[in-house]
Amino acid sequence: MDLHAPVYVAGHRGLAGSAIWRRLEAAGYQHLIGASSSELDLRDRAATFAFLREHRPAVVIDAAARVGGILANRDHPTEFLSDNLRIQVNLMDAALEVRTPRLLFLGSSCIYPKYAEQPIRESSLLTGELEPTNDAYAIAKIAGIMQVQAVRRQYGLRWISAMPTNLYGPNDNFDPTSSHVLPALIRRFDEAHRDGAPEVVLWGSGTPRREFLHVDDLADACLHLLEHYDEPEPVNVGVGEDVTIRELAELVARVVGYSGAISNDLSKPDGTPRKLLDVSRLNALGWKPAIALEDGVAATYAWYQSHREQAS
Ligand SMILES: NC(=O)C1=CN([C@@H]2O[C@H](COP(=O)(O)OP(=O)(O)OC[C@H]3O[C@@H](n4cnc5c(N)ncnc54)[C@H](OP(=O)(O)O)[C@@H]3O)[C@@H](O)[C@H]2O)C=CC1
Ligand SMILES: C[C@H]1O[C@H](OP(=O)(O)OP(=O)(O)OC[C@H]2O[C@@H](n3cnc4c(=O)[nH]c(N)nc43)[C@H](O)[C@@H]2O)[C@@H](O)[C@@H](O)C1=O
Repeated sequence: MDLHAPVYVAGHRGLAGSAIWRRLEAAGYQHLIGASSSELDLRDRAATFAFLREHRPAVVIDAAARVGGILANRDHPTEFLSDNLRIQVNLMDAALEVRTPRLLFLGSSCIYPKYAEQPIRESSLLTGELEPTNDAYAIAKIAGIMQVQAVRRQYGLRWISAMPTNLYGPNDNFDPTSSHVLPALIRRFDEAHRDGAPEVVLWGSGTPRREFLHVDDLADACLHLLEHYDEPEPVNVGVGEDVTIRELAELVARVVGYSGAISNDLSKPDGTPRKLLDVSRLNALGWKPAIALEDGVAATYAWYQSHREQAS
């Protein structure tokens, strides 16, 4: 890709978008374009078209979305469906109008059936029922994949989709109710450690298995895909290994230095029992992650400690 080409990173202040922005800067990209949601609400179709007409990006990376953990998804399906459909349709329709030649759409591993064969291959898409706690969000993401494929087929633009596994890292959402499990546990174990609390409570049974990818690895994979991939099928982005939520909690406790008890709140949902991605397609393109889970959690905890006020 041309280092002087205008590259628009939608959602550049979020967990994934900010890491992608850092990665592009490090690679020498000179013309990065970003706008916060208060500057440009991508649900506003006219404003989105005006922005794309003004900037005419050569590359669009769609890391803008309404995102949240299992409870936020379960309790706000209307917004997760409606906001995400509008954000991605407006952005892609506007990018089509200005004939943006290259676009990367970020989906999510939750697009696959709840009981998909593990590890989950890209070909599992639409082969079974979705996990009910995030079906609305998943349907929006599946529509995004279809829009990328439709534009490729009808207009010949080189647009692609990537399906990341659960992400973590700096600039994550550490809110106790709306966040994903890893930032939630970093915050909860840190508070328990500092308060001398005897117990930390996990949501659910602790038995579900999840795969975690550091967001700097995700950003590297996104650049790699933009440089090396041009097919309609989505590409899974993960590490190919998973842990139970209980094992994750023990890891976070170790990193934080907490030695109290860990218990379970069985009134909270477990969600999908397992969500391990088959990453052979990405590996075959010559990409592998570099950050081991324990190192990534330690680095994220260090970041959290120096950003407690703004992250809380
Ligand atoms: N986090 C995860 O574990 C995973 C994330 N993904 C996907 O990666 C992408 C990025 O997620 P992540 O970085 O975690 O999410 P964040 O919530 O950290 O960031 C989302 C970004 O989207 C922007 N945004 C939200 N609504 C609007 C809007 N109406 N108009 C303009 N911008 C908007 C926000 O802008 P602002 O900050 O200015 O308000 C923010 O920068 C999403 O597509 C998500 O589905 C996929 C798998 C796992
Ligand atoms: C990325 C992905 O993220 C979501 O799916 P999820 O993987 O189920 O997400 P989660 O990180 O919230 O939970 C993982 C597991 O962890 C358990 N858990 C324990 N204790 C806490 C806790 O304190 N907070 C949270 N959030 N979960 C906890 C929790 O009960 C569950 O068993 C969807 O938004 C989906 O749409 C999506 O794309």
